[in-house]
Amino acid sequence: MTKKPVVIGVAGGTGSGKTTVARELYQQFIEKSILMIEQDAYYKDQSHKTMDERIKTNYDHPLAFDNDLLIEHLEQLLIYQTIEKPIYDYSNHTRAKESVYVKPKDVIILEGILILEDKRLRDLMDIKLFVDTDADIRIIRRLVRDIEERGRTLESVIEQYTSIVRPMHLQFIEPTKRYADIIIPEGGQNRVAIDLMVTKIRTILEEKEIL
Ligand SMILES: Nc1ncnc2c1ncn2[C@@H]1O[C@H](COP(=O)(O)OP(=O)(O)O)[C@@H](O)[C@H]1O
Ligand SMILES: O=c1ccn([C@@H]2O[C@H](COP(=O)(O)O)[C@@H](O)[C@H]2O)c(=O)[nH]1
Repeated sequence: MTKKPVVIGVAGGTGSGKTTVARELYQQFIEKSILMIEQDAYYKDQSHKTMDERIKTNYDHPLAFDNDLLIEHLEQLLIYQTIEKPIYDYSNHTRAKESVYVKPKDVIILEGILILEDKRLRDLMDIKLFVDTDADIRIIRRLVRDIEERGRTLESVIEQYTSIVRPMHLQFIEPTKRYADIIIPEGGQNRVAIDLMVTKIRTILEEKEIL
């Protein structure tokens, strides 16, 4: 049988805790064969746009992502080839000049708001998770994070959330919950769900070592 990496998708709205869940899983297997890909790294390059145009861009619409490149990279990783992953710069709303080489591994964790929206991506995943957290908690988390880590102001986060993030979530992200194999309420603090996933990934890795 030909060996093939396993792809685990971690979807969910902004601030739901999907990065926390993905990192938690990653940390548990850091000594083993696991890597993480963030869909955010595949936001389209916007270096040709002015800062004003970038600020007004809808980053919560499926067309904001370069899924063609993401799929190309996943397909390379699935045949154990190294990829050159883009790095996204949230403060400047565009792709950074630098990129990072990612070596193939047996388990790939793919994390992002709209990974379940694109059928081509869904078809590449073996396990699909959706981190489900109430909108009030998500906006509180996003406010704190975007101000502390992404160079935003209170006003800009509120304006972006009410005009774009919330309606896009309802239109494009929430409906993808139906594609999930497992729905994880409250994300990183859900020890039962994390432990179940760790057990599942361990089994997969053990099987891979036998193959
Ligand atoms: N269970 C939790 N309790 C408190 N804060 C959390 C929890 N999960 C995540 N956070 C914080 O909320 C913010 C958003 O979490 P993150 O995992 O990055 O969400 P997402 O990737 O879905 O946007 C981060 O600053 C993170 O540290
Ligand atoms: O230039 C950008 C790119 C993205 N965003 C926002 O980021 C979130 C997705 O990241 P999470 O870590 O899942 O929260 C998305 O809702 C975009 O609105 C941005 O503001 N600017």
